[in-house]
Parts: sequence; C-alpha cells; structure tokens
Amino acid sequence: MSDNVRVYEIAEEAGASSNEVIAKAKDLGIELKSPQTAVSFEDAEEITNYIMTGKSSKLVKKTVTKVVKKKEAPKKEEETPKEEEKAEKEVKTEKTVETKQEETPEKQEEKSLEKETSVKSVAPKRVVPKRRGLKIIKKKKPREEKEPTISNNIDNQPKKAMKSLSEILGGNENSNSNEQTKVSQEQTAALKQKKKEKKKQPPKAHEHGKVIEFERGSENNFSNASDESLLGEEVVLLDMDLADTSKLFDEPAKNNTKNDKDKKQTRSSRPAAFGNRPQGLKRKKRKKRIRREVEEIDITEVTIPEDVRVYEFAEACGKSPAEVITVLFGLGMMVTKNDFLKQDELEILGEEFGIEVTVKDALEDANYVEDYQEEEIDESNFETRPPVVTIMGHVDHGKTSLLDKIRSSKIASAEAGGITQHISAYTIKQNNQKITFVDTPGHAAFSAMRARGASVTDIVIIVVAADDGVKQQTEEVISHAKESGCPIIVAVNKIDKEAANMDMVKSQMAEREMTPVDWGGEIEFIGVSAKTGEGIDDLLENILLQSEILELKADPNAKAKATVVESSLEKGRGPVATVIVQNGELKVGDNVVCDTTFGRVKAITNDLGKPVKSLGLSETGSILGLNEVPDAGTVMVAQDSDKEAREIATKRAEHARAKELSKSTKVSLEEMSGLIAEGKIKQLPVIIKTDVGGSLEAIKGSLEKIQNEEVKVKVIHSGVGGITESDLILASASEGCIILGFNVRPTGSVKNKAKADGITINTYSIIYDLIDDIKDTLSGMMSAVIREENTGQAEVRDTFVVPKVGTVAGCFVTDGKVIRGGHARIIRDGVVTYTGKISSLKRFKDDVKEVSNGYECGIMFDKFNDIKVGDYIETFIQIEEKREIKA
Ligand SMILES: Nc1nc2c(ncn2[C@@H]2O[C@H](COP(=O)(O)OP(=O)(O)OP(=O)(O)O)[C@@H](O)[C@H]2O)c(=O)[nH]1
Repeated sequence: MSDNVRVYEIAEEAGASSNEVIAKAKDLGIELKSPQTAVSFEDAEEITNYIMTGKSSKLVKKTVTKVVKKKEAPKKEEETPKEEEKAEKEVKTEKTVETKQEETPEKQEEKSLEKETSVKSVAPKRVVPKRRGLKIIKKKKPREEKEPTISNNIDNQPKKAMKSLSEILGGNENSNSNEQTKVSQEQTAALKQKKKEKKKQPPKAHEHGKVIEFERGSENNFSNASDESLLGEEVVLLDMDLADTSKLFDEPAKNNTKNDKDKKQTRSSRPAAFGNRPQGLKRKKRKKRIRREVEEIDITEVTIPEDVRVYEFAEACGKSPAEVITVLFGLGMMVTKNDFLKQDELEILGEEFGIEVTVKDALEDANYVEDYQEEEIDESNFETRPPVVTIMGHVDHGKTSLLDKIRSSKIASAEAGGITQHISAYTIKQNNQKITFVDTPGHAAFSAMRARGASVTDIVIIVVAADDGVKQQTEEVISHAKESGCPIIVAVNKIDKEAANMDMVKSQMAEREMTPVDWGGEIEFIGVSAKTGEGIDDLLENILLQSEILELKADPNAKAKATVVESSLEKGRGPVATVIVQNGELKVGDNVVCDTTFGRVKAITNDLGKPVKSLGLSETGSILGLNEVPDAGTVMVAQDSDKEAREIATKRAEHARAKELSKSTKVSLEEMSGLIAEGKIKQLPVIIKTDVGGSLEAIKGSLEKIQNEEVKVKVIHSGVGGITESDLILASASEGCIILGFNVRPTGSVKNKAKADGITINTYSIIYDLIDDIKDTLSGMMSAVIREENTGQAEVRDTFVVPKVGTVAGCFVTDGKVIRGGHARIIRDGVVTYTGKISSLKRFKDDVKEVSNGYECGIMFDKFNDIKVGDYIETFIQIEEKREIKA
C-alpha cells in the first residue's frame, strides 16, 4: 500500500468531480477529507472502479442499503441527474424538447432508476469520461450509442448505425426478431404519416424531438440497433434517407416485385409529400400505356390529302388527336381536331413524329382545270385567236365612253350613278379581225375583280385622261397590269379637251416606269377621244399589232374552256354566266363544270343579246343552264357527261364547304389570346346580296379592305339574288347583323318580316354609298380615343397644412394655365408620383377657375396631401375623339 494517489487524481481518472470521489469513497467506507487527500493505490483503484462501474467488493451491503434509501428518499437522486444534465449539456446542446421533458421530477426519477440499472448491467470495459451525461437521456442504449460518437474511437460503430437506419427505413432486412420488424414497420408508417401531414415543411427542432420520441417508443428496436439516431441531425438524415430511398425505388420498381408493397407506399407518399396528388401518377401511367400502343404501330410514312383534318392526320399516323394538337399548341397554333392542317404544319408534324408525310391533292380527282390543260392541248389544231383586251383606268377617265365609242354602243348612259358597275365583255371587228374587250369598273373596290380580269386578258389598256393625268387608281391599275405580265397600251383619253396635256401624262407615267416608246421606252401611248373618236383606229391597230407579236393561238376543236367574267341570277332565267371562251368551242348542250357549279348549257346569248348555238375562240356571251351562280373569275370546262360534271362539282362544293367551316374554327393561339385578353374585338356581321356576281366580289373585297385591328366586317353570308326570308333567319341568328342589298330590294313579305324582327336592311344602287355607310358604321363602333392636352405647369414653392382640410400647395404657374377641376399630375424629381384632379384652386382667398402663367395660386388635390416643395404640377384636359376608319 502506498499513499501516492490523491483524490483529484482519482476524479480525473474517473471523469468525476473530487466531491463525487469523496462521496463514493465514503460509500466504500473510505473517509476522504479534501481533493488533496492521498489514498492508497488499491483504494484509489477500488474507488475508480466503483465510480466507473458501480461495483465494488467493499460495497455489497452498502449498495443494497443505498437502493432502499433511494426509494425512500428520491430527492437525493435528483442531485445526480442534475449533475448529469450539466454533463449532457456539455456534450449536446441541441436537445431541447426531450431534455426538458426529462427534467420533470417523475421522469428524472425514472431515469435515475434506469441509470442505476444501466450502471449495474453495462460492463465497465471502456473508460470514457463524461459518459454519465449520456445516461441521463432516458435509455441505456442511446447512451451507449453516443459513446462512440463522442469518443470517435470505435470504427465499427458507425457502420452498425447505418445498418440500423436502413432497417428502420427499408423494411428491416437485417432485423433479427419479428418484433423488431413490426416496430420498424410501424415507425416507417408513422414517419410517412408525419410526412403526409407536413408535406413540404422542413423538419423543425421540435419535430426531431417527436421523431425521437417515436423511436424511443420502440425500445426493442433499439436494443439491437445502434443508436446514433438519437441525435437530432440524424433524425433529419433519416428523413432524407426515406425520401432518397423512395426516389431510388422509383425507377427499378418495374423489375422488382419483392417489395412492391413497400414501394407502392413510398411512391404514393412521395407526391403527397411534395404537394402533388397521387392521381398524377396514375395519369402518367395511362399516358405511357397509350404511347406503347402507338409505338407498336410504328408508322414511318403516310400519304394524305392536301386538306387533311387534325383527326384524320392523327389517324393516318397512328397518333391520338391530342398528340397532334399538343405539338401544334407548342407552335402557337390553337386547333381543334376538326381543323385542316396547312402544308407547313404537316411538315413539322411529320418531323416531330418521325413520319414521312406525302401530301396528295385533295381535289386530285376533281381538278378539272389541270386535267384539261394536260389532256386537251393539241398544238396541231392551233389557230390564231382574237386578243382579249381589258380596259382599266381611274374613275371617270372615260373607259366606258371609249368602249362605247369603239362599239358604237350606249352602255354608259344605262348605268346608275354614271359608274360602270359590272364587268362586261364584248367583241368587235377591226379590219375583219376580232378583238374582245373587257370593261372593268373604275372604282377601287373592284381591284380584286380586275386582277381576275387580267388573268384572261392578253393586252391591257390603261386609260388616262389627258386633262387629269395619273391618279390613285391609275397607279393601282399600273400595278395590276404589270403583275399580269400582259403587254400594256396607254390610251390617253380626252385629247379633244383644251386642258389635254399629253406630255404631262407621259412624264407622269414615265415616273412610274411606264416610259413611252418615243421617249425610249416600250409602252405605246395613243392619244384618243371617246367623244370625237379621234385616235381610236390607231388604238385598235396597235392592239392588233401587239396581238400579232403575242402569237395568240388556241385549238377550236378542243373541248370548251371559258372564263366566267360575270355572273348573276336572273328572274325566269336562273343563274347566268358571262364567259369568254379561251379554248375550243362552247356549244349549247355541253355539260360543263364551273368550280362548284355544273350544268348543261341550255342557251347562249352573244354580246349583242342574240341567241347563238355556240361561242368560238375569244368570243363572249352569256350562258344559261348552271345549277347555281358561279363565282366571277372561275373557269368553265366542258365535260364528257352530265355525271362527270356533277361529280366534280359536288366534290369541289363539299370540299369548299368543309374548308369554310374549318376556317371559322381555326384561330392561332396569338389571335385567340388577343381576342380573349382584349374582349373588345368588334365585328359588324353582314349579309350581302347583289344582283350580279361581279358586284358581290367587289363589295366583299372592299369591305375586307376597310377593316382594321379593332373593328371589322364579318360577312356571314353573301350571294347573288334577292333578299329572302332565309337571309332574315340567318341575320336574326347573329347579333347586330345587317343585310346589305346592292341593286336588290326586299319584297313585301320579306320587308314586313324584317321590320317585325327588327332586322336592318340597307339597299344601295351606288357602291360608294354602300362603302361609305359601312365606314361610318365601323367608325361608330370604334372606341373613342382619349387625347390629352396639357394646359399648364406650376411649381410648388410652399405647402400649408389646413386642419381638417388637407395640404395646400402654394404654387407659381410657370407655363400655360392651371384649371380648377382639371386633371393634374404631380411630378417629383421627374417622376409622376400622383395623377388626380385639382379639387380647389385659389388666388389669395378667392376661388378661381384658372390661374395663368406668372401668377401665384393655392392648389389642393382630391384626397391627396403628400405635396412637397419643389414638386411640379402639370395640368391637362382629356379630349375624347371619335376615330374614323380609313380605307
Ligand atoms: N371631252 C371628253 N369627255 C369624255 C371623254 N371620254 C369620256 N368623257 C366624259 O367623261 C365622263 C366619264 O366617262 P366614263 O366613260 O363614264 O368614265 P369611266 O372611266 O368609264 O367611269 P366609271 O365607269 O365611273 O369608272 C363622262 O361624262 C364622259 O362623257 C373624251 O374623250 N372627251
């Protein structure tokens, strides 16, 4: 025995305080007075062992006594937990909720007992300072787990901990007992439940506590599992692991059936945790199924008609209409499954789906014009044909008068308003050579018709009045003539007039790249007078000369091909079409097709109004026998049989109808969103009825022209013929619809019904009036423009707060004048800070209406008092202006 160990050294060795050592030593019957007291080495070892393990050979009897004592006097026990708690705080400060719960006397008592038990049961192999701090945390096992964490000297421990984590999460693969498995499943379920409840919220400190609590509840689980899960951070890791695990399980789920149940749970809980509905997954699955089915078809190329609808295309490609619509939606096209697809859309869709799309003409079997051109051309039968000449020019420059003079006819006087209302064609003879003239109306609204006229035209004559020169419509005519590619002759009319100035016309035309031949250009300028007839022969000679150069030829024996230049519905005669024969000979009895119309030619009237049996090359006349009124500009071709003609026309009519319907439903995304967003797109629905097809085309064309982005005319129906009851029905179905009649008037019953139904019918005999009326209507529909006009500016030089009234700005008017009741904006440092109305304007104490530049005034605003010195007040008035539509 040697007295060479002091109390404080024992304390150090045992990781306890000197007082504890003294107390423990006392238990062993060793009296120690102070930390400096020395004990024998054996005693020191005994004390250390006792402190570390709670066991001592010297203690047996005393320990029993102590336990009894503890039960009798638990207060003494409290001292130890408190000390232990201190130790725990040193080790871990994060534990909040749990630790606090443990501080309740009851729990402390339990813990003390647990601690006692643990002291007895745990083998004292390792000497780890402050281990007792961990003992405080309710259970032995967690305490033991913390040892390696703190000491960091047991390599195997973390691995064990990892295993236990996966046991908890993944279904207890490594659990040894069924009980543990059960507990672990409960834990998983409870964790998932909690996740569902909390969804996206990150785990909070108190939640960690809860998780721990739950884990504590499953003591059995922890008896084998290692124990780092007690740490708050580790609980977080558990959560993350769970999420990760579920993620990992997501993909290989297909191949692995063993843990299907668990995986399903994980999958379904995951979207919920992220705030999504589990149904989303179901939908996804369904989609996938569809795709698989589609893929099985594996279509690599399709041949489709030119005009194919979305659903038809989808069907052909083995896709669903939704897939096609989705692709187009991505391109900004809002289509329905019944809409037609454009060529470029088809190309994109083909690329998108990896399908080679071959487009065939939808009207392949009904493309009678192409078929005719391919089949009927036989150059060996070619003969020179008369030229077709179109006369165009500015209004009142004398087109009709000129043609009248040429044909010694009086057409002009028969026209309403002195305007040529419809295209007419006539054939004359000059030196025994035929020339066919087409008269086009002089109004700009007929531009479209003129363009069509030019397509049957061989030579264009532009009429320019020698006294008036080039006008707006002359310029338009030049464009159309150039576009047609036809040779042009300029007829400078009214040369009989004093004011006639040929050179002026020439120079004006030269400026527009219409240089006269005598000025080194290519255009013939012929001075004519429709009044005196001067120069007319010269003009006709020139036409024939041009015609010769053109070498116009056609086959008189071919099946007839003609172009409709005018059409109308005549009472007692039915649809009437004025045509110019371009090839072959059009005979009475021919079965003809004319786009969507067909029929057998019943009768032909030539340009002189005489019935004829046939029309030869370039001749013109009116034919009867069509089932409907054909559109002006369409091509008429004779067919072998009535059946053939009917079939072609019916097919084309169906196609046209379907396309028209599709047009109404097709709207780009941009347009659609624009319409929805603005909600102010205004349309004037109209029904147009005219006496002849030419006027109809012209009116429609000009109405389309005068629309703008805000208001437009929507032609819901148009046709040749009188206004009927069915027009009224159609009009009443569309809100605000008006019926426009040109050279047609409603009959008694229709008129009465329109009056009763409150439907407006406007009739006109002059196109100008009709268009002007519509312009006025549209202008009225346009929202007024509010224009601002600045009236003045004032500088705030002082401010006065008037109790119960507000702040008065003492101002100096620096520009214009300030008006009471006017609008004003307050500009502070160049930025508008307020816009409102001036509620009070004073000069000294008097209310005034306005204060001019150079004067001081007091200004108050309506419900605004934040005025500061240095602010500028800009006053303005708002002027509402009605917008006018420009055509
Ligand atoms: N002095 C004179 N007057 C002419 C001549 N040609 C036409 N006019 C007159 O000019 C006016 C217009 O003639 P139109 O033949 O109606 O003119 P347009 O170009 O056919 O007119 P629209 O049919 O309205 O497009 C008429 O009053 C004619 O009498 C001419 O050579 N000399």
